[in-house]
Amino acid sequence: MIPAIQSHGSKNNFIIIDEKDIPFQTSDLLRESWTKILCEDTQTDGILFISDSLSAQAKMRVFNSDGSEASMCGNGLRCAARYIAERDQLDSFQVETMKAHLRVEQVDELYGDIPTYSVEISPILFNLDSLPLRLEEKSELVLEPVPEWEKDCLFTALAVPNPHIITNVPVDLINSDHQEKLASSFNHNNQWFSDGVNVSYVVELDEGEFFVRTFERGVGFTNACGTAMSSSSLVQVLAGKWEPGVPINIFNDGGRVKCVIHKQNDHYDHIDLIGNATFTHHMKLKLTDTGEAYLQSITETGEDHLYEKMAEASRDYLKKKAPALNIR
Ligand SMILES: N[C@H](CCC[C@H](N)C(=O)O)C(=O)O
Repeated sequence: MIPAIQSHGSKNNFIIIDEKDIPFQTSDLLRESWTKILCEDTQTDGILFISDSLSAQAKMRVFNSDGSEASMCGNGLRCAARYIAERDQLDSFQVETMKAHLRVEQVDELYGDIPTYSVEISPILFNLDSLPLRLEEKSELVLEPVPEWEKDCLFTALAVPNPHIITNVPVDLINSDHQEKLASSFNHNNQWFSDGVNVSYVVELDEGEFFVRTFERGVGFTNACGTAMSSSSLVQVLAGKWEPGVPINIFNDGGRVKCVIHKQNDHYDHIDLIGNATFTHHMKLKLTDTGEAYLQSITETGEDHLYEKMAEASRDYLKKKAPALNIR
């Protein structure tokens, strides 16, 4: 029997598995097949595998529901941070991820008694090779048109370090099937993205308030994508719509978060992603004799009711600010 936790950051759902509970040396093949089976069973966006690290408090690896591994996951890192904080009785520490050691800490609640964590999103890379994106002779794409994608939009490409394409759009475009068609084309055989990409459409609600919807590589539409909301916040600063150092309110289909863009000298250094880390269920996984894992039992923690109040309040606010926006 292996214990696991069903968790979410802004309703971006992840199963947390601590590899010290796995009674054998696991492999990437197994992580991939566990992810596909368990995410299908529980309609979850991915699995966070927690393991020991020689250079940080712990290590987090994130696998999308299609079994692909990503270099980073912002909403997932908040959930992993809470798990590690409670397991090791710490408030702030570093977590090793595929390409960076990232600072995490528990912070004042964003809403009620909902456990709230701030996680570091970095590095911030604009060179198109870091996604990768092949686009004519360009080495960067910052607030520029790409007519083949959409004639009236300005696009920004960045990696944090997972890959993102961000564009600000009118409500009628985000309500249409345009994003799904464009993002699906970027995540199948195409001339631009050889490793896929996360695609976010942003609607400006008010000064310092934005709505972000993301079609995630390896998953599809999710209620929220932490690295995408962080990247979208940075794009608003690049567009002169907001300032570094000041929290920006990002709403999503699953609730809301705050982001803070940090600029050192002339360089965007990192982004703070601040939001909930909710544990909704305790799970028990059963192992087959071939080492596969399947869900044996799942019991509610009761935490989600409080989060639902915040999500409801966020939806009401969205209806007021953007009445034409179709919330998913
Ligand atoms: N689908 C993403 C990984 C998960 C990121 C997202 N869930 C987040 O919260 O940042 C990718 O393949 O790059």
